[in-house]
Amino acid sequence: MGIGKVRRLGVLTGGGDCPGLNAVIRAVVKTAVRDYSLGVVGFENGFGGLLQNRARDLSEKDVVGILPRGGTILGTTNRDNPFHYPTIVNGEKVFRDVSDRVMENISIHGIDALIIIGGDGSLSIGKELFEKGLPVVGVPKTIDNDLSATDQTFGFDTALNTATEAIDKLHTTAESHHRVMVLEVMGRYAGWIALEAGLAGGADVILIPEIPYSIEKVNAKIMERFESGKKFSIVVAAEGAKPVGGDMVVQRMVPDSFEPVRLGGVGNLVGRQIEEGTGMETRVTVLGHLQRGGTPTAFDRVLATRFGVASVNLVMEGKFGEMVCLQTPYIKSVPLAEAVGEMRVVPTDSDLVRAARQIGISFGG
Ligand SMILES: Nc1ncnc2c1ncn2[C@@H]1O[C@H](COP(=O)(O)OP(=O)(O)O)[C@@H](O)[C@H]1O
Ligand SMILES: O=P(O)(O)OC[C@H]1O[C@](O)(COP(=O)(O)O)[C@@H](O)[C@@H]1O
Ligand SMILES: [Mg+2]
Repeated sequence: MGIGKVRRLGVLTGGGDCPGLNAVIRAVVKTAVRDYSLGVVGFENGFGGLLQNRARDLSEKDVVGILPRGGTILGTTNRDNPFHYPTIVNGEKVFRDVSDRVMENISIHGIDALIIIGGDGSLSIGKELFEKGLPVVGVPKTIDNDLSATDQTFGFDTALNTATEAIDKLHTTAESHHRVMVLEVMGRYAGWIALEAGLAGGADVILIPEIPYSIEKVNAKIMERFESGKKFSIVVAAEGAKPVGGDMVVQRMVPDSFEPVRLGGVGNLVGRQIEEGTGMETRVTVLGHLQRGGTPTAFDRVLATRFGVASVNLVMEGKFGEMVCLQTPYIKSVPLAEAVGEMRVVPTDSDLVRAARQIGISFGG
């Protein structure tokens, strides 16, 4: 292995899935095969496949028909960090660095470079593998849109459209029943989905992790609407929303995950408090993984395709340790270290937040 001539390319998808992963895989395979006559090997289930040697050759035939399909034909996982891998020693679970196994398996498959399609976690592993000597190129993905080194990640636009459609549907039933409808959407530390779907769907209250809320202010907004004759309200809450001085609501812990906390439940909490505080009948919908599935929007298909093509070009230019990114209108690249360094959260003084406030949307804070 080394930075010599590239003949065979490895590719894997890591972390939570999102619409557009298959579009990247398709673009990688097509570019590699058609433009550069490379062989492509796909590893199954993220780094798990690299450790357990679960791999298959990918030809153009294998990527036929996958452009509009959500998910990833390669499979993915939130576990299996080669630098922090759970093993049982004397009946006890200990975490070990098994990254040498990755290097061995890469060598067994005769792979000259690896394309990692993932979020901050998978790309952090990619950075460490690069520092260990593996020629790596990263492709950013996440519905949360929280990677700072790219203007946008694919998957976000699809999730945003799904959430917007959900708000549109909740609107009609809210209006008919004169109810408050609370929609909980994803977004662990960044409120992009809640904010943009809330704006697109005409929400009255938007709760995001970046702006801690006061339930009194939320209820005051709902009552103000009620008294002005608007007998229903729509509240959109990011799963990571938290009250002033309080914490996010944890739903469950996922063992062996680097970030074991899974959020969820803020919608029900806020829904109860609205019903108690305003006396208005309230219903809660948790959108959950619906917003991670399904066919990618045209925007996501195009961005994913551009990223896939650019990642193979980077490999062929020998620009390893880099991640492709969107710097509108161009596709460029940044070092992986920069790519995973900082999370892109909603600036509280951003134009989006200001616009929302100016049209009367409450953030509860
Ligand atoms: N900051 C980190 N540094 C190193 N590895 C990480 C980090 N965060 C997560 N991981 C590992 O990366 C893998 C994927 O992480 P996850 O957060 O599930 O997906 P994503 O790639 O979308 O961020 C998991 O094996 C996880 O243990
Ligand atoms: O699928 P899981 O394990 O329940 O994870 C849910 C989390 O994954 C996400 O959908 C996406 O996060 P990543 O892009 O970091 O994988 C979050 O919005 C959500 O909090
Ligand atoms: Mg992550």
